[in-house]
Amino acid sequence: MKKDMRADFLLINAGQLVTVAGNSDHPKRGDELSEIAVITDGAVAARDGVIAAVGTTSELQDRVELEEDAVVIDAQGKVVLPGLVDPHTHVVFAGSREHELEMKIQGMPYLEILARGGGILDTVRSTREASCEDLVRTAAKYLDEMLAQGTTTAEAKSGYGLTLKDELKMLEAIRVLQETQPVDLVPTFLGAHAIPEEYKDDPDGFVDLVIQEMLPAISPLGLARFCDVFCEEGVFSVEQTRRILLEAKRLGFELKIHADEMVTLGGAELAAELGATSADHLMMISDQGIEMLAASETIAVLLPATTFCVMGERYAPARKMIEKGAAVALSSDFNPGSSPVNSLQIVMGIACRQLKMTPAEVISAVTINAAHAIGCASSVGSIEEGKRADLVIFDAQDYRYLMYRFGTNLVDKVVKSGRIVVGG
Ligand SMILES: N=CN[C@@H](CCC(=O)O)C(=O)O
Ligand SMILES: [Zn+2]
Repeated sequence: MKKDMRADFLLINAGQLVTVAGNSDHPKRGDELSEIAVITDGAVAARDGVIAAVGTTSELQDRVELEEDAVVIDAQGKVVLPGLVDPHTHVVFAGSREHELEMKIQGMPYLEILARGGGILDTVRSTREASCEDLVRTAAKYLDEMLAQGTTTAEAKSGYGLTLKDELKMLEAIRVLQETQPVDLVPTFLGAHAIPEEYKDDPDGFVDLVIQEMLPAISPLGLARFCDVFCEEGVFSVEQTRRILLEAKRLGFELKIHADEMVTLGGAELAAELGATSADHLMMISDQGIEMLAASETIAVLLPATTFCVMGERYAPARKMIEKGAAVALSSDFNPGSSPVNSLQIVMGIACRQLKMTPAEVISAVTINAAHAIGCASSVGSIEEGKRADLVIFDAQDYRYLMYRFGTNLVDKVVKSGRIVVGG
């Protein structure tokens, strides 16, 4: 056979090449979540960081002519997945909150810690004191850990500044990180993450500040693609969230909502009503919220490591959502309080055990559906021609082993844009 393709990257002998192909235009729902398009003895060729061909090892060896300095990986029968996508993180922050552990163990609810001026507000105090360089340095370390565990694309939120100056500092840190480290970042403005202490007697005044000062100042700078609000009892009401997000939409932001996390407020319904890209958390989503999400394009991003870490009683009703047809994705929610977990492999293990999602559903939820949740499904989230050559090689022979061996980092190598960035 004539070699019809030149490549500068070739991976061969993947025991299971889990491509998750076929859903770049629309997210997976229902039974589609279980279809992960595995190629036995698979191979991937890439050129200039973009996937050029996907097939079996013998097919690609016949077709591909390698360039002189090409990277060749023999996967030796291991499992290969698309680079994992983490669609909800608060990776930029200062300080840490291990002192909340005893409070949580004694039963103090997350929202009470916040109402007493701790929780998010604790991190706001340390983040305000930090410089942009400090934030970049710490977040780069966390992103390194994430990359080493298979995450190649992540969303990153502001939300620990809560003044225009400090929110801009966080977004600028995300911009610098995007240019200086390998994990691709999608920035989100979360100015409405908590009512800051200086506005505790005037929460509507803070909502006005977000709408009248922060959004118009941030929008023209191109520092954030999404706008998000923590819609929660004692934080931002459904009405306040609607006001902020309508203005954000008018200014060109795409929308996200921290919805129905601790209390059933109707955040999921609002996300569907506003055409939000995602509604996240959803531990306490109502039946109507599930129906509305299922009938919408909004992705339901579930964060089971958060439920685990806040010692919540109820996990998001993932099975019901999948049965009703909602498009489900998974994320770490990495942050200093409710989820100091930045390993998607740990999230995957919890999702099987607590959300009762099957290994195949979990893989769809951390790849293509996660990519849809941050508007990146045309370039990442599956191993398909034309997409970025982001791959993870796991030290496993069967994809189910990843979730079975919960708690161990099974990454053998990570490939980012056709170059080995971990395990070279
Ligand atoms: N719930 C609101 N925001 C974050 C937690 C942030 C924090 O506790 O610092 C979340 O998504 O879980
Ligand atoms: Zn969050």
